Amino acid sequence: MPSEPSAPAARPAAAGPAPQHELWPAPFVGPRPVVAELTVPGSKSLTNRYLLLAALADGPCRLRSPLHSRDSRLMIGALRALGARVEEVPGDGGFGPDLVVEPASWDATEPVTVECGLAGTVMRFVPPVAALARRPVTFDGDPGARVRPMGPVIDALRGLGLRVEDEGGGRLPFTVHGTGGVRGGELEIDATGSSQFVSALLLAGARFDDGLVLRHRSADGSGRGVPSMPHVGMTVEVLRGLGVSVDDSQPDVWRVAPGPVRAFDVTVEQDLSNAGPFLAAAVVTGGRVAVPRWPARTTQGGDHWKHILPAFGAAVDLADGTFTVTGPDTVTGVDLDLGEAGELAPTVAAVCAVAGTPSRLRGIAHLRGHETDRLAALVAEINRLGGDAEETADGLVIRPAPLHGGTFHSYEDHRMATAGAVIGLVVPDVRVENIATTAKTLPEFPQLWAELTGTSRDA
Ligand SMILES: O=C(O)C1=C[C@@H](OP(=O)(O)O)[C@@H](O)[C@H](O)C1
Ligand SMILES: C=C(OP(=O)(O)O)C(=O)O
Repeated sequence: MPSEPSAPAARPAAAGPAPQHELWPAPFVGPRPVVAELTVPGSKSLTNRYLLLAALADGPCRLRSPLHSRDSRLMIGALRALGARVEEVPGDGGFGPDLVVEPASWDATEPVTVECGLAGTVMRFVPPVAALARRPVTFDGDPGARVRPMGPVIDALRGLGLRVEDEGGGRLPFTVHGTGGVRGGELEIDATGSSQFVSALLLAGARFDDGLVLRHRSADGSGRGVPSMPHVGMTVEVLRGLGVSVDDSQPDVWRVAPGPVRAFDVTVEQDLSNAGPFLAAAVVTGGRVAVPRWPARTTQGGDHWKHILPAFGAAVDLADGTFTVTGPDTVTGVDLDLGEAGELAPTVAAVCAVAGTPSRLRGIAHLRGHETDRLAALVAEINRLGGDAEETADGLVIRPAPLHGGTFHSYEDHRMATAGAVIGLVVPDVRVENIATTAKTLPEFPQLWAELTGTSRDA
């Protein structure tokens, strides 16, 4: 497995475009419809949950067809730092080897540092697990990670009785001083900023002596809920599948019973969120894209494509396990609340930018704390190409405007880069800055996109 490359400089969108990297000429297909069939690598969210739980399990575990990307490598690095063994073994998935994990031994006492890169799943999910260790564990990451919200995790660890040295003032870097066990019990957090705060605590909760009763309450009294709730549902379902008892019958309250995490052998579903840009290619070009092995039932937020893409006028069909999207003659704008599936918003916004009527995207204020401030970044980059996009308090308004070529900055954000690629299909001479940033969750993106657009010979 390649070693983790040195962290690139990342800046929030508010600070202006990211520094110049290589410019990738986005394949332009113009009026030619894209027609393709493809699958994509494993789900980031499932891979990193299963990796983390394997380190807590009561025996060796195997992940079949896992994701291999920067975020999964960072998770593996974190778990190795905590004492787990993670090995690659040959598998029959098309996108790399399987992973075998020997659970961590928690006895070592020397201090370690966990490199989080820009991975929310690493910086949020690993600290409550580090609390079970007997050593100081320091967490740090890319410059762009140091501005992502972390406060609810740090406060929760303190609420659980841990000493946390908070060098970053409520963000990265910080150091968790584990003493070999966590009592657990009742906790209240404000998870309006990210569902990952809830998932982080639930994932470790069964290993706390008394388990965990976790409550969400918005600190400003607004009653705002947890965004991206399907990701909490995924956490609950994965835990239950491994024998952990989780009661989520009361809204905004989760009760995790103490107990073992059963060792497992799982096949990871493909990443339905990362299928998004390919499906969007069918929509914006009036083509047809089919994705075989689409799960009949899934907890992935990317399953929302079934409801989102028809809003643009596309036809969707799930038959015999293949999800097929057929684009419309004319793309219409949408009015959508994406609060349940915020990570799909950059791709959705890219389609809105080339739609024939105005769009409004709502429920996604928390995107300001993603890899970059995605609302600011999308507005800046769509408008740089001649578009008419505007931020609202909780989303975006995007009106039709004739787009022209130019540079689409990616702000170290994989989903900004793929949004630029979608626009570039139908707008000539779009150059996406730093397409390599797609390696966060989909290193194969440039190759798969070249195959999709029939440009692979030139790629
Ligand atoms: O738990 C997870 O795997 C994720 C939860 C979501 O985070 P937010 O709740 O911060 O949107 C999602 O956007 C992110 O890509 C992955
Ligand atoms: C928000 C995202 O990532 P992270 O897991 O780093 O929060 C994302 O992938 O869209």
